[in-house]
Amino acid sequence: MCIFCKIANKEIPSKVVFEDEHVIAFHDVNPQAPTHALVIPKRHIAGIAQATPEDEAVLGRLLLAARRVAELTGIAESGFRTVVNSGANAGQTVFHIHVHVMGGRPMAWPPG
Ligand SMILES: CCNC(=O)OC[C@H]1O[C@@H](n2cnc3c(=O)[nH]c(N)nc32)[C@H](O)[C@@H]1O
Repeated sequence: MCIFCKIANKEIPSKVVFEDEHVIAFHDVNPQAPTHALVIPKRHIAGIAQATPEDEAVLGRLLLAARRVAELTGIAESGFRTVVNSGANAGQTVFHIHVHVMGGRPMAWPPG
């Protein structure tokens, strides 16, 4: 089973920020900003490149959960970066779709 599926069903521990029936958000184990959390659907979707019209609702839930994570972690006002990496060139290393929610410092643009 994929590592994020294990986190979603609490088989391995994580620092949960927010959870509901469909999504779970938890702090990244290797934070790249003062706040760095991940929002994932509980149902396994490998990435945007594998998403289908049936995933439409949960994809929307991910971004609304990102807003909630930003508010809960205190970065909504100052600003936050939401990133979804798709495939090898993007640096995706866990093939269970996840939205990075990062903030607490100014973010550079363009991303590297
Ligand atoms: C370029 C990033 N591309 C990507 O695919 O991000 C995957 C993200 O998931 C993070 N991560 C991996 N394993 C775990 C884990 O067991 N627990 C937690 N809490 N985070 C994890 C990793 O640090 C990375 O930021």
